[in-house]
Amino acid sequence: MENLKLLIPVMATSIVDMMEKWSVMSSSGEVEIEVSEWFQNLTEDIITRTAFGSSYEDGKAVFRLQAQQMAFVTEAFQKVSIPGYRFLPTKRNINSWKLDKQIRKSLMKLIDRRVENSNSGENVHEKCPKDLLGLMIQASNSSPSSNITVNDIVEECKSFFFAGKDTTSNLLTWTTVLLAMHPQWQIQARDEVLMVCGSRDIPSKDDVVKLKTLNMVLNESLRLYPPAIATIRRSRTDVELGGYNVPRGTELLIPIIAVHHDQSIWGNDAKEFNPSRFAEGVARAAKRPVAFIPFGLGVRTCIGQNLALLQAKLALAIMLQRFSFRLAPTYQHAPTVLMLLHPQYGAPIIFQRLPHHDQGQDQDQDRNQGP
Ligand code: HEM
Repeated sequence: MENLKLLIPVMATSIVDMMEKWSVMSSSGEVEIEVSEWFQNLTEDIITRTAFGSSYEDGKAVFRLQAQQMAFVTEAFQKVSIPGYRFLPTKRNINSWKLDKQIRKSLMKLIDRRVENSNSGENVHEKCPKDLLGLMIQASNSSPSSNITVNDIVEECKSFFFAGKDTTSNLLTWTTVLLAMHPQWQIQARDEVLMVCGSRDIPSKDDVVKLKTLNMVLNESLRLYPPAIATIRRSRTDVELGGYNVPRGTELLIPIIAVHHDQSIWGNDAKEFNPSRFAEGVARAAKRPVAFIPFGLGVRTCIGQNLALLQAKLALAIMLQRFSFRLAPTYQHAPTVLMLLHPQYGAPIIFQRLPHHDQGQDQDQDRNQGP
């Protein structure tokens, strides 16, 4: 977590860049923005910086290829699945195989270059946030018996992008939609941000932990609209579970979204947005302590959850400092599953610049320009 917090300035650069663009777009007062697309670009940028750090430009090129690969997967997901079809040399499959080869080759090249640099002692700065690639190269070099191969590193880089980009952007999208639908919570969250870090400062690592309302809002958003709606386990032995005999090798689907909406666990208001239920912490929010599982559970729980939450808190806090927002009249509430839970018709939101932020900017400009 400490290493993650060193990434705050890295993340803030991408977030502030996006906010500056929104400010220009809303120069006449307000602007309608389809946030889900913007958040996808934002999380892609942040995950690239986090994974590749000093190799950002090369990493970005690889992740662009992977985004194309993900588009193929999503397209295939929408079609009826015919067993064995993915092995046939169709045009789409050939393109997808070519892309996979290209991704692997570029990643191998990038890793080789970084290994050479680390061996020659380049890019070693005290207190510098370590990127995922650097950490994995370090781990693979740490002892002669280490069995992490370059192939493992390539696969980890790919799954980092696949697992971390759209999940986090969906969390940001749903939370923005919920805050737009519930202005009283938006005001409460903004008041807290302004009290903790003022109207202009980027929240520090100490500030982030003080944003209790935002934390409750994010939890409630993850409860109602968990980006990953289910996860799977396979039983390793015959087992009795809740009175049922489950034979070895059975695949069990854990329906995260159904557990999160279950009235017998969350009470009669299970379908409503009520962040206060998290006021006493996650374990006390429901009748059962493990009812809240947006990041899965047990040993295979999501490894990126702290990164995702830090990123989401930072982005929302900076957004609340600068804008108030409401749903656009064209918004249609239609959560739908396309691998992840996302808004079927997008999320158009109207953003209005806050005067206190503009005043701060004017004062800064006055100071910069001199008398
Ligand atoms: C809001 C954001 C996110 C959500 C809702 C989410 C959700 C999940 C869920 C439900 C699982 C399955 C856990 C299980 O079966 O118990 C998972 C696994 C995983 N997630 Fe995330 N995730 C998010 C962000 C991220 C990020 C940012 C990264 C990486 C940068 C990441 C990397 C992974 C990986 C590598 C796994 C597989 C872990 C394993 O199998 O050991 N996730 N995530």
